[in-house]
Amino acid sequence: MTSMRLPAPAKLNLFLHVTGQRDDGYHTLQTLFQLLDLHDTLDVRLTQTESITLEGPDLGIANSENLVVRAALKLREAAPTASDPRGAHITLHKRIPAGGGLGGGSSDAATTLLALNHLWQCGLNNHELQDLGRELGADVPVFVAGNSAWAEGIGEALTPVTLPESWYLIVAPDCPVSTAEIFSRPELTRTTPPITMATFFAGASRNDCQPVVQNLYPEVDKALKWLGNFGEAKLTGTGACVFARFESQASAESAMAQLPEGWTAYVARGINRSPATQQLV
Ligand SMILES: C[C@](O)(CO)[C@H](O)COP(=O)(O)OP(=O)(O)OC[C@H]1O[C@@H](n2ccc(N)nc2=O)[C@H](O)[C@@H]1O
Ligand SMILES: Nc1ncnc2c1ncn2[C@@H]1O[C@H](COP(=O)(O)OP(=O)(O)OP(=O)(O)O)[C@@H](O)[C@H]1O
Repeated sequence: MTSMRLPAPAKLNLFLHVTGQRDDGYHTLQTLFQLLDLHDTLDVRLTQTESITLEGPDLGIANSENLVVRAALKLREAAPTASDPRGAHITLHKRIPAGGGLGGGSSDAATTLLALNHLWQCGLNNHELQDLGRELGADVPVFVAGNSAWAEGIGEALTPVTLPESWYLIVAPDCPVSTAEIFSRPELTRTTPPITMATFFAGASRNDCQPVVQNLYPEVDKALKWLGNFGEAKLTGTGACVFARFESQASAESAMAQLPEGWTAYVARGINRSPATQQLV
């Protein structure tokens, strides 16, 4: 096989509690990752050169900083035994808004690792790929593992879960939020006591980043208030996207039909298994 097309799904953090901070500055957290059918798509083609090239929309960063290229280089460095030359041309079709808390960049990185491990015949197992992914970002391992999951540690200690496949309306305010900035704010609550999964399912949870982001970004505050008319509205990750759960596609779409002019929103279904890892079994 010399080429493949794979999806890179988005995620929601159904809740996010910051439970502490490690000596290296990273925060320990508890979260529930819900994978979504909203996805980017990657076309990955082998080339008989040493170069890794990327074609896609302008994200305001150099290609060398794109997580797709960084993931490809990291895999090539980690698996030196595979046959050479290991070049690739990757076309990224972006649909997930960048910097939105939907994990798009992390998922693109994970899909790149999965696709090139296969095409280059590196032979790394899923756990080894998750370890590589963690070095690219705290959110990469869940996409490599390919299951909706309960997460602890810095987001990498994963327990797969099966969640009801609900529908979500996601509003994407036009203000990318920097994860590093939110985690550096002094007013962030960092001492939420750990909860059990049963407590979460009983309804006791929140996103500790939400009050911080809501104060800094009036657009996020507005979106939360508007979505709150339809159900419980929450921030995903460190934002900027906010979401509410719906029982059916029709009810989510009917809420979206009332979206204020100029706003961007998506209707997406929660899924338990990643279509990327499923395609590779
Ligand atoms: C908030 C979440 O979106 C929840 O899913 C993730 O934990 C963020 O994961 P991510 O975007 O992959 O984040 P990274 O690229 O690893 O980290 C960006 C920056 O956020 C801060 N960061 C991130 C994750 C974490 N558990 N603690 C942190 O303090 C660190 O300053 C880090 O330098
Ligand atoms: N392939 C990519 N797609 C999107 N952003 C990328 C990509 N590669 C690098 N980035 C950079 O990473 C930043 C965060 O992107 P991403 O879309 O993963 O944010 P996010 O949805 O907030 O993620 P998370 O929930 O993991 O914090 C962007 O602002 C962008 O500069």
